[in-house]
Amino acid sequence: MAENDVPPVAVTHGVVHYGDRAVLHGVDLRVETGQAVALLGANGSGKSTLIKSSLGLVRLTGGEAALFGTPVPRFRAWHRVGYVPQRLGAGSGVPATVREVVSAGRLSRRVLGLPARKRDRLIVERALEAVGLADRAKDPVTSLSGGQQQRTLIARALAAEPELLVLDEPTAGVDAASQEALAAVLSDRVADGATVLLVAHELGPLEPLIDRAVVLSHGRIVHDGPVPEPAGVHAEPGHVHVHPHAKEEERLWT
Ligand SMILES: Nc1ncnc2c1ncn2[C@@H]1O[C@H](COP(=O)(O)OP(=O)(O)OP(=O)(O)O)[C@@H](O)[C@H]1O
Repeated sequence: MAENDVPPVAVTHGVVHYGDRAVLHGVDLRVETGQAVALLGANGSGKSTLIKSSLGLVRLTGGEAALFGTPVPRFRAWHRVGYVPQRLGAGSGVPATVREVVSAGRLSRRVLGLPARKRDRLIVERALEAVGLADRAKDPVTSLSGGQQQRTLIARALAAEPELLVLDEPTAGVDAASQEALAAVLSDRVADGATVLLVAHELGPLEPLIDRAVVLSHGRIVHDGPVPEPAGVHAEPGHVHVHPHAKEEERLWT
């Protein structure tokens, strides 16, 4: 299908400056339909900046970004995209319950003016269960820990069933059982044809789902291929990609 030739995410020669400081130095990232891509790298290597700039949340100072083939400044089909930031913005003291926040993810899918249908409610319940928050559905989000708030946002994005899911550190501060549940639900979404781009420090239970790893170091891509081993085995047979920054990359995993 021609549609499949259009990459959901394409950043071409992406450059980002914060003030005078360049934090992305001409990065190329193209994510194809149905791929599950992990963006890895040390703190401050530019992972969040790259995904934010791919969505137009951070302005590129060089290069361009397109979503589903449309340059981001002209992109309007936001219902096709689900984005989960690292944390709820500080001071977002909205007294909404967990279920209300997750239900908001269904809004773009609902027929305007009609009450939530049974299917919407079911999808919301499934999303809450997938992140292990079904028993907290009635609680205000503000009463949750940072990790639980993050999981609320993940459930909201899942409930919207977008074609492209972009998640910034979805497993940070999340217990092992919830990481497994998240991996299962993301696998389901990929099996349904969705595309996943996520930032992670450690993949853990997400690893089987990931079919491509992109490693950033100091604002540059230093690896693009299979998931690298956590430490120092880059030269072993089976490690497909060898690059000139192997030492640097090893440090990312310590
Ligand atoms: N709004 C901002 N203003 C100024 N500098 C910023 C801003 N956001 C990020 N930076 C800096 O840009 C660099 C890249 O940050 P970024 O958050 O993209 O890295 P990261 O790889 O996602 O890090 P982490 O793993 O800690 O989330 C860092 O040095 C960071 O301090």
